[in-house]
Amino acid sequence: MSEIMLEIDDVSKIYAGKRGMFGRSHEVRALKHVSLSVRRGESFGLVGESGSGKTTLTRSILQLERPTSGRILFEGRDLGQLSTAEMRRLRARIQIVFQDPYASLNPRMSVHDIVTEPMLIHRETLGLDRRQRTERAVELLSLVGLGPQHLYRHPHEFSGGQRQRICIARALASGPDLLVLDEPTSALDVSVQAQVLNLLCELQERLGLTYFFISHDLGVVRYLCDRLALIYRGELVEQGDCAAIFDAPETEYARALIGAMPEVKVPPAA
Ligand SMILES: Nc1ncnc2c1ncn2[C@@H]1O[C@H](COP(=O)(O)OP(=O)(O)OP(=O)(O)O)[C@@H](O)[C@H]1O
Repeated sequence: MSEIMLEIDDVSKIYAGKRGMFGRSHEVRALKHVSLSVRRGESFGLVGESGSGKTTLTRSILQLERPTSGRILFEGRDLGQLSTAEMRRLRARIQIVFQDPYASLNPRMSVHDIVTEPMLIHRETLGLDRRQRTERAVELLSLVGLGPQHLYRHPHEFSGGQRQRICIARALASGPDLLVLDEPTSALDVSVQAQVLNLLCELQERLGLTYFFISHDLGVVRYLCDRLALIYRGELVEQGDCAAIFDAPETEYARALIGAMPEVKVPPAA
């Protein structure tokens, strides 16, 4: 379990400044020398408040953003050095689930088309024909707790929790090893959050997935993650085993965050 899957190596990101008052421009240092590594098969949590740089780091991992300096390595390969074709192949192995299942599903597409779309995008890697793609979509729906009767329905016919299940099925469609989970439960009701978290735990065990879990909610991270890093204003202030940080936080920031945590509601077993 110690093999490193994803490594963030001294990554900084500076956004060119906007012109503020008096016509002065200022740059935003969104990430400052961030280093962390995610091991194969683990859940790694990244926790920080709004504006701390979580989205910038996520976008950098997905290569939607180029770091100003530093490297991001997947299985030892520097993502910044890959050709477009290599990156396309690798993208099948790194998938993301977004925060808002309402905004991230195209209302005009059926569940079938939503879930098979990544199989089409990555058809050179996956090699599935039309019938196989449909069969795989049914399997994926079953994995996330939906039935074949849902296949030709549209997003508006589903609840928030069901929509997030569809998003998870879509993320699994290209057969990824690493799922980036960007606050996947924060737009859901508390009872539904618990169900989706339990589903994520089950899927990780069944499929041997690695999770990079972004959140501002320490309670959720404590439930799901093996290790965690705390980010504050673009800087990692503490990282390590979840249990150790919760038992004996080393920094003032970690102590304050843990102290401010509402009582953790542990979701019931599925
Ligand atoms: N495209 C951009 N141009 C300029 N500044 C940006 C840009 N994107 C983000 N920032 C700034 O970078 C900093 C980090 O933002 P980021 O969105 O990464 O934080 P976050 O932790 O994801 O916040 P949230 O939880 O609210 O999404 C903030 O100060 C933000 O205003």
